[in-house]
Amino acid sequence: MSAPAVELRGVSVHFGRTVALRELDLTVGRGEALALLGPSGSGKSTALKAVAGFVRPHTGRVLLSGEDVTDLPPHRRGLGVVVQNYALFPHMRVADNVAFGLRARRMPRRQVEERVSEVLSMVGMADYRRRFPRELSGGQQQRVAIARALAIRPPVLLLDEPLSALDAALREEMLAELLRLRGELPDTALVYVTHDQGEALALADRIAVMRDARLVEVGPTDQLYHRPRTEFTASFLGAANLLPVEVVAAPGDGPATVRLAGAEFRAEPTGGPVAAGARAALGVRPHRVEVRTDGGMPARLLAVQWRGTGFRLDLELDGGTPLRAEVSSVDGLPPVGARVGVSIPDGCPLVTTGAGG
Ligand SMILES: Nc1ncnc2c1ncn2[C@@H]1O[C@H](COP(=O)(O)OP(=O)(O)OP(=O)(O)O)[C@@H](O)[C@H]1O
Repeated sequence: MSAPAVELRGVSVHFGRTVALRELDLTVGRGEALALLGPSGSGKSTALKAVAGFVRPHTGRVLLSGEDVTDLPPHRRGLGVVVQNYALFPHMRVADNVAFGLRARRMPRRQVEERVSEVLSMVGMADYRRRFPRELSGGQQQRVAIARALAIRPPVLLLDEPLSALDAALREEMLAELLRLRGELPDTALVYVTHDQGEALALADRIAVMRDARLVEVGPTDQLYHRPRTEFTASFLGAANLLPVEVVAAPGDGPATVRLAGAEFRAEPTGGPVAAGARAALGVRPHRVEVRTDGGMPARLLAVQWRGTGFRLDLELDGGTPLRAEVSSVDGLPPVGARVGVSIPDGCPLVTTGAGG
């Protein structure tokens, strides 16, 4: 088996007294797209910078295709890097921006021309070669930045919040472009830093969830979404309700039975084994909560918000547990303040409580 494209082994990064990254172990396979997802300040950019060589790890090693590059400067690592504010050279035309890394590598002129045309076409910017960055929109500048990063045909492309400076419509468009680009570059590994779960879900094969300078959880995208192990992942990825439940029966491998507000459900212990009698958190996505006029668990409807594609309902179960639901229609539901019935499906993940990890 070939070595992973990227490997971080116990990488810690300190800035003075701030620990920005704590003993991160992470691998990215060849051609794989990994999203680093987490709230602001969780250490995502620092992890990416450690791969790029922009920060030096306090401890640990960084390997690219099996080679230890911890002591190499960024330009010797052969990576493509795109950051949120484009960072194009303002005094250079588009074609020269894209050619920069190729010329630095002393590639023959004719080949540089061909490569520049190839990558500019790839990002739909072939007609803009003669423009200066200031003559381009934000989205166009970001396309050029991606073309520049791809020009050297890097085995790994590092993207740090590449869409965050763009407006919502353009973000959607660029996300679709990035997906298409992935199809054209099946061998290029992608490390994608974002705090936007939608981008991570759309682009990544695997997601690494970060919090407070630590890796909370890493796994295939659909697994992290459907079977999160920790409360933090469940709430950050998909905004799950975290309902305090009591474990009634836990037969080992299979589903557990849990109790909440007098009702019992089957739940999947994704966070590890649970014992009967223990308290745990059930992760329930708002769109899986059913709300009706009667039957189910008794609750009170506290608020209704229209969200365009549907409605968000704030509820409170008897006993005081808050619960959020998303429904497509409120036809037939009583007014705010009234009592309703709530159903929660079997099979929701039973996650570990606490800081997560
Ligand atoms: N150059 C620096 N000097 C001092 N502290 C830094 C520096 N860069 C980052 N930090 C600190 O390290 C921690 C992690 O920062 P990092 O930029 O990796 O977070 P992030 O998850 O990428 O956040 P964001 O989404 O806001 O960019 C933060 O507490 C930040 O303040």
